[in-house]
Amino acid sequence: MSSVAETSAIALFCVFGFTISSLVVKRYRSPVTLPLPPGPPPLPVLGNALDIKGDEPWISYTEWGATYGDLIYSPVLNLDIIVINSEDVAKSLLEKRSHNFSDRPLGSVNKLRVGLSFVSALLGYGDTWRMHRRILHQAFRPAASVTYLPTQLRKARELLINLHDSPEDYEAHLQLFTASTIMSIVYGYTTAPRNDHLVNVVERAAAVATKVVSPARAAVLASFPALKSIPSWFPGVSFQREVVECRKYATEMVEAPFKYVQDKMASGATIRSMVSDAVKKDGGVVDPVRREAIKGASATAFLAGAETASSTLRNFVLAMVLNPQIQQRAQEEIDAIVGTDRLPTFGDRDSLPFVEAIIRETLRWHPVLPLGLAHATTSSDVFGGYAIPKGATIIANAWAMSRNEAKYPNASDFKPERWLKVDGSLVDERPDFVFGFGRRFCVGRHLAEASLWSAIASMLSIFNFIKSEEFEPKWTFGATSHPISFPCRIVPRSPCMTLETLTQMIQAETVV
Ligand code: HEM
Repeated sequence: MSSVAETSAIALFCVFGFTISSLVVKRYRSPVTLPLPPGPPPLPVLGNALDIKGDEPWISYTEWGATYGDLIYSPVLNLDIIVINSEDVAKSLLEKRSHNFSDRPLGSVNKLRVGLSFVSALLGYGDTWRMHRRILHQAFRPAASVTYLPTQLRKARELLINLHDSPEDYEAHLQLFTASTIMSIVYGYTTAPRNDHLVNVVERAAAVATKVVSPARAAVLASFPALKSIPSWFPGVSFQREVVECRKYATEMVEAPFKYVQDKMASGATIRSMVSDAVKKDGGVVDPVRREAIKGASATAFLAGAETASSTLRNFVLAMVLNPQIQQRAQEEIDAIVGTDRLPTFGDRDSLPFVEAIIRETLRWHPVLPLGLAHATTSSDVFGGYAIPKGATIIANAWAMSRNEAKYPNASDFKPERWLKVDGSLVDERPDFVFGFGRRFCVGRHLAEASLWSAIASMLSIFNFIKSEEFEPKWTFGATSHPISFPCRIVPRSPCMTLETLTQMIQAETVV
């Protein structure tokens, strides 16, 4: 059942099950004297829940922007939701007033005890989050991120071998590339080429977790905590079952890889990882609170980093299939700088501006988190003459920002040249809005961009991505948005590039 259909089913149940008098939308009982930001007229009880288009709320919010502007009030059930449709307003609030706009609205999910209280990205704005953030910053700040470049390049080469071996499985290969890169960096763990036990554990947990904490669920559960007690057989409510499943997988996801690192360290192995670095920083003796924070932050790095990066790579493949002339221009750039006797390395990165522009455009073209991750206010506030309530859910609509025609003319077209000056060098601006805003800005951004570069530059140098039949591109609408499978052939650019030749070329590499 889609999340919106599910929301509606649950909401209808609520309408019949609760006393209407206790369910008046906050718009009508808000004690603030200033008006709330404009927005579509809400229904009593449901607010705008039924006005939101299908499973793509970002599209509705973007369309509403034409009528109501860059700051929209759109309550769902009894949640105050404020949608921000422009980068300028997002910066004014989430960055300049970050002391007030850095909380998360998902406290209700944690109260459900689904086992996700370890997730740094969901933690409220407080001391526990600060401790997680410090651990993550230490591991993924620019100076630390460069130490992972050899791992990222090695994983990109494994991706090439896998793509050559079974191109039809490219989606699985992209997923393995991002999952195994993160597992290696975070836990020093080397994944098996297929069916890796630890990758399966964390991927299964991630899949259930993203379902359980979907924004639709959060809105319904925050409004009607009594829903927690609805039996799992009630039509449309599979929630209880998923909660039990989520708790089990989440515990395994946090504990199993951490134990792997502990065992390795105890055996005297010297494999470097984010976790072993964090443990060693304390001289090996970690107090229990920090130990839980290290476990949580490392599991979060996987949850936040694997799916986002593989979804971005799927968008890249789609963009190449739809735009062969762009693919060819990038390959000509690589051939001119790198040649055809070796593969691109990070040393070539600054000399390949068009490849860099492709990465920026891939991130902008279809943001994989179209609504980012919601923030929340800790106190009431006022902006542009409008009241912003305390505890409001704040959504920075990355989709609307990516569709800003004034900044990105013909915004739905894939045009890497937007990021280039007339002389072919890169403009200073980047599509930073896809990584969020303020104090909650994506902590893995440098790592993510380097992973994308290693995979994209390597793939472009060896393969052509070819449309094998006509199709209408479509995207999924889950925790992340990525292209639904499409017909595509992946073939080596040169007939001489056999699997054996490619393997020899990779084995001969000395500099990464
Ligand atoms: C293309 C890849 C990625 C995209 C598009 C992306 C995007 C985002 C966005 C939109 C947020 C929410 C920011 C906000 O609340 O304003 C976020 C948060 C976060 N990201 Fe990323 N991300 C990516 C890759 C990664 C990677 C590789 C890692 C891990 C190393 C990572 C770790 C995190 C963490 C831990 C947070 C939570 C930060 C906090 O709540 O303080 N992300 N990311």
